[in-house]
Amino acid sequence: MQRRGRFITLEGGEGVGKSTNLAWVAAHLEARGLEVVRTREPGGTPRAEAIRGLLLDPASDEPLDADAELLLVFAARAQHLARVVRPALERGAWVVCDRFTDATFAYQGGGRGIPFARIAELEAFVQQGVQPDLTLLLDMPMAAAQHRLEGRLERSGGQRDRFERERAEFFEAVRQAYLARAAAAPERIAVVDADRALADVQAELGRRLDAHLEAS
Ligand SMILES: Nc1ncnc2c1ncn2[C@@H]1O[C@H](COP(=O)(O)OP(=O)(O)OP(=O)(O)O)[C@@H](O)[C@H]1O
Ligand SMILES: Cc1cn([C@H]2C[C@H](O)[C@@H](COP(=O)(O)O)O2)c(=O)[nH]c1=O
Repeated sequence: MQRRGRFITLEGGEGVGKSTNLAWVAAHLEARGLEVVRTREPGGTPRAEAIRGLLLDPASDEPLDADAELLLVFAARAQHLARVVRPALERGAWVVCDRFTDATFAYQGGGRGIPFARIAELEAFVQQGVQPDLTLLLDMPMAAAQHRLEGRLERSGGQRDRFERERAEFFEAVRQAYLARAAAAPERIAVVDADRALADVQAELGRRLDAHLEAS
């Protein structure tokens, strides 16, 4: 019987380098002969990307209720799991995903204050046991990550999305919630110091991935 694929997620606050490193992680695995599916949340399918648009739209004429935000996140996730993640894992591919449910516990739980138990109920309902095999949590002080984000926005001429407009206390709560999850699940979540030169961050990511491959 073909061995099920692996589910790798990248997590962390805004601007820590997830997108930059996702491509590197995927290439590292492909170089070892693995089929890799690169994806992201919220999003990853056309309908889930449409939900992403609703979540990130900064329009302030109608504030988004925190419970509605939580349900939109899980609606996008249900679609993404059904259309992309489960089929890929079932055919033995490795899925590399920019954010997953740890982000929900960090943003909607830590940031918005929604009880973790309520998030866990939706997690069980929507995921039906699908969980990341390895999570690479890119961690760095919020102020330094904000500085990187500003640099990226200046270069791209882009605007801050609805989450990026949150207050400093929100981002600090998100970071602490991520770190608490990592402390509670050290066998799955590897905390990687992202406040270093890119080459150093990627050297550590490579070591973490190779250790996971050897253990697989
Ligand atoms: N180790 C690093 N050192 C310096 N700059 C970096 C490093 N990693 C990423 N960057 C830069 O920081 C900015 C943010 O990186 P990136 O967009 O990958 O972060 P992100 O975590 O995906 O952000 P977001 O949460 O907004 O999606 C980019 O301009 C990127 O080039
Ligand atoms: C999966 C997930 C994401 N979010 C938030 C976190 C980010 O601000 C945006 C996604 O944009 P990025 O380009 O990946 O930074 O969505 C969330 O609040 N809850 C979630 O579960």
